[in-house]
Amino acid sequence: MSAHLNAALREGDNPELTEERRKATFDTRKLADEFFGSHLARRRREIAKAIDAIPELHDTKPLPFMTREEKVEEAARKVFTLSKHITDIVDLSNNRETQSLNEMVIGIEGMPISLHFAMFIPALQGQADDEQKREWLDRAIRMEIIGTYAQTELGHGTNLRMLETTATYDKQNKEFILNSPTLTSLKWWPGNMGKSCNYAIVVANLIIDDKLLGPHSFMVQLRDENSHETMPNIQIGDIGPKMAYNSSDNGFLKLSNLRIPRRNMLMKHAKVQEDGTYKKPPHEKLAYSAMVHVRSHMITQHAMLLAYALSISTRYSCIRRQGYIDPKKDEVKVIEYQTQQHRLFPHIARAYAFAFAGTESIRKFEIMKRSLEAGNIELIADLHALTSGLKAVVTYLAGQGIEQARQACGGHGYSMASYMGEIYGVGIAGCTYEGENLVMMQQLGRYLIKAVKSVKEGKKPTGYVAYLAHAGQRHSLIDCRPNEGYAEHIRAFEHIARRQTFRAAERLQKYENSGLSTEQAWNNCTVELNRASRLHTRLFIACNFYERVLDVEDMAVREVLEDLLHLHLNYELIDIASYALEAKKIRPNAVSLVDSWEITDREHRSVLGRRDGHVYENLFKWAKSSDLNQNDVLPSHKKHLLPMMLNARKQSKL
Ligand SMILES: CCCCCCCCCCCCCCCCCC(=O)SCCNC(=O)CCNC(=O)[C@H](O)C(C)(C)COP(=O)(O)OP(=O)(O)OC[C@H]1O[C@@H](n2cnc3c(N)ncnc32)[C@H](O)[C@@H]1OP(=O)(O)O
Ligand SMILES: Cc1cc2nc3c(=O)[nH]c(=O)nc-3n(C[C@H](O)[C@H](O)[C@H](O)COP(=O)(O)OP(=O)(O)OC[C@H]3O[C@@H](n4cnc5c(N)ncnc54)[C@H](O)[C@@H]3O)c2cc1C
Repeated sequence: MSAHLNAALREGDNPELTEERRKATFDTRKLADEFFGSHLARRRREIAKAIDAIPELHDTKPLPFMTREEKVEEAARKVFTLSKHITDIVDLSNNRETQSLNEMVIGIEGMPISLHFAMFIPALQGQADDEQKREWLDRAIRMEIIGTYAQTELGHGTNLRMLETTATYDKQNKEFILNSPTLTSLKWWPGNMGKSCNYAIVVANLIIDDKLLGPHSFMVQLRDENSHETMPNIQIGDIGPKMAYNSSDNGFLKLSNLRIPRRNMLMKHAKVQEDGTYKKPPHEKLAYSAMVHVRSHMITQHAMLLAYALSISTRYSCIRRQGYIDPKKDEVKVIEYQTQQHRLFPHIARAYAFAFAGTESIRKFEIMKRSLEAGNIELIADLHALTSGLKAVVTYLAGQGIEQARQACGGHGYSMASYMGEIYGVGIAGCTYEGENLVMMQQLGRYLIKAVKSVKEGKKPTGYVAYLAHAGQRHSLIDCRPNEGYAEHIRAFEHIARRQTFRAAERLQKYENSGLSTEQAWNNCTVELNRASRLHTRLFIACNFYERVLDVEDMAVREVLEDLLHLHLNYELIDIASYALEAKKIRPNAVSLVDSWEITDREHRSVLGRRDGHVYENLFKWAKSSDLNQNDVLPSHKKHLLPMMLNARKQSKL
């Protein structure tokens, strides 16, 4: 490719990176258009330019040098500043544009309105009736109020049926009385609930006439709208520092006989009439809609976190020279080592595969939402199964990829100058929030078992599980050569996933036949079932990648994506590092593949991943700006260690 086509080339960059960029076989802007979608890719460039021009939106100092209080304040300052500019920069109705702006300005460590946009507004959109939307949704969108989603408790996060917070209907006064009756019933974890929010959608077990009717959503005012002081009958606070996300004030909440009007229960689906008559929702799990919304968006978010980590480590691997391949020549860039390529390239392929899967899960969510608005509940189960599997597989594999990317940077990867620690901490949180991964795998497992049952009854399941009805391959996969073409790879993939799903189903049947209860039999099979769910999801990701590549029109971009697809399918199938052949093909494009993610330095917040490659001089600057370097001798040293040493010296002279 002629150099002028590579949009990442700039004067004054580290020549090591310029050399890499000159090797690109494709136009990085065109690949960015595929990765993000051309509209979002263009908007991200425009957003980055707009931010460059507004200094108040820039970091005041690197986030790792800030205390927790400073981080919380910095995020609040930026949210406030953004509120003055946001409508000039993004289309607020476009989630992905808004999310990109947040990531570039505020970063990934959390901010006071994360949950407001990620769950509070979606829960109102999905569960409030029209009158309630007029009352709260419009105010929420205008940011007159800030809300969160308060579901998890100190004692229960996964098992929602056992939530202990109660909402008891009082017919006389037409009110609900909300209570946290035990220590374990305290709401615990909700993002931004500790200090920032003044409203929350609280999930509580509904009780009418002593009858327990399961978890429902209630609008609760937490703080006074003028003074921001905590409302009566409420105790609220921050839960303390976490592994990451420390710009966010995750909170606790205790409710003591708090009375709220009947109309504060969100009543689009389930309803409680004045006389206490309860009307069931058309689908029992519609109350879980905000969770499905976040799960469907988490896939692109985690593809992006993986992309952050890999672009840092790939660029740095082309700057770092260490050791020899030919002792007569210079030290090589560490990217030249086969082990380094095997460590990084399969994850680069996954980042692309996950981004495409994430775009698909958002598209499916939008289709389900529209069909639900038209009164059709049929797509809910499919979407729940798909997003449960994707959420679990992608967060886990992204975490693994980020950790490999960190290790690929050696010692400097462990310094917060690389920012890898925060990216990892934020990435792995996704394994836990929105449903613990192994639990979500089981939700997909239920769906797969149902599909197997229908195949056994002679029916033909459609959609993502259609392959379960195909005839199995007779011969062993040892005979199946993966380089016979992608269709063959996909068939091999289907074969493995189908075999595992049937194996788990048969095992379950065996336990059930042996007289065990359904629950006990299920528990005995969950390891097998989760394996099936994992394979099914990885199959979906691979098929989606394959189909997506077939759609690419630009031949140079298509060719490099095919190289990645080839690597992905082989890596996933054989579950070992890539073949030398794929590694050799990817190597010349490695930097350009990560440049195509068009992550700005401001967004990266990483010294190691700088676009210009001037790593070492900036590492030194970074070290000099450490708070600990502001005094030659630390006050704490004078207080403790110096007297200790002086004392020891005195003792030895005696
Ligand atoms: C600026 C723009 C922003 C845009 C968004 C950006 C997003 C990016 C991320 C931003 C940062 C986010 C920060 C972090 C936020 C974290 C928030 C939380 O964690 S919040 C807290 C998150 N907390 C959690 O995630 C808790 C996890 N726990 C749960 O979700 C549930 O308890 C459960 C699913 C495990 C079981 O539920 P249980 O009621 O015991 O049900 P059973 O097992 O008995 O199954 C019975 C039947 O129901 C079916 N079904 C179930 N669910 C659904 C569904 N959703 N639907 C449909 N169906 C469903 C199931 O398949 C089965 O069907 P069948 O086989 O009978 O036909
Ligand atoms: C960063 C972060 C942000 C969060 N934000 C929010 C928020 O805004 N609002 C909110 O309401 N909550 C929030 N949460 C809470 C989060 O949703 C829960 O922590 C999560 O759903 C997991 O539930 P748990 O903590 O009860 O885990 P547990 O269920 O206690 O998990 C512990 C272990 O038990 C296993 N396990 C549990 N049940 C089963 C089962 N049935 N079968 C097999 N194994 C099982 C799990 O696999 C896991 O290994 C947040 C959490 C984090 C980390």
